[in-house]
Amino acid sequence: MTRLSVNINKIATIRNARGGNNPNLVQVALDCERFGAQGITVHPRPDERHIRYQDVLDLHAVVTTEFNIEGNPDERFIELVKRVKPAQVTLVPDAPDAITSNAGWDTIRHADHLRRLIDTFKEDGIRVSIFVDADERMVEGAKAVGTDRIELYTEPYATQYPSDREAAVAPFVQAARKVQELGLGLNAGHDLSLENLRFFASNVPGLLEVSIGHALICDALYFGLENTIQLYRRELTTAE
Ligand SMILES: CC(=O)[C@@H](O)[C@H](O)COP(=O)(O)O
Ligand SMILES: NCC(=O)COP(=O)(O)O
Repeated sequence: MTRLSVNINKIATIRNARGGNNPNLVQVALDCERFGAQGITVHPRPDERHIRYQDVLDLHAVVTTEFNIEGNPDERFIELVKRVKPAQVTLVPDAPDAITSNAGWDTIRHADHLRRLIDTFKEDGIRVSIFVDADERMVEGAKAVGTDRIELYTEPYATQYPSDREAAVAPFVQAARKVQELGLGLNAGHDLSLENLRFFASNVPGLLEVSIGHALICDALYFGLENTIQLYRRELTTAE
């Protein structure tokens, strides 16, 4: 079964808009778990525009499902993750000024850098996933640098889904087969939604986890957080 990790970046965006503590990020994380989230994902960025470094420490103290910290592994991020020792770290090659994540790693070009990073997190018993495009060569490169899992960057799938969902999913199926052949674990995320999730999870073999934030929090405005999390879970269970 594919597990649902709820990304709560957008909750922090709303909180930061007024400088106070409404909504309370920690309480929302606990409620997401109570409503059926099987993991909590956060993506602290250097400008702390949504998740703050202190949030990661506060969440770590209370989250009981899988805690997944995503981000660009600069020094501050590495130090934070090694201090918190979450269940999973997902390394993402974001530029500091990027509006959102917009590409996976070039696992061949950055092989030495990735190998060193992965070793340092694994030394602390942290499972490592790296953000990768749906490209078999990049998956092979990911295997070579010693990662436990990869997270497929699904924005291109989400963009093409409305016009041609078969063509949209095809490279992801191919990449997932390569992941299975190489014995890696498979996660996916970015712009997955109630519209496109079930087709993705039905077609992509071996999908262990999806992390979903933007669309899920938007849906929660209409359906409420509890219903929304249940709706996403249902898409995943009916995809089996
Ligand atoms: C790694 C990834 O795919 C991102 O979706 C991310 O975690 C979202 O980041 P923002 O919420 O900052 O857009
Ligand atoms: N890893 C992807 C993630 O956590 C959420 O991405 P999005 O649903 O906010 O696009």
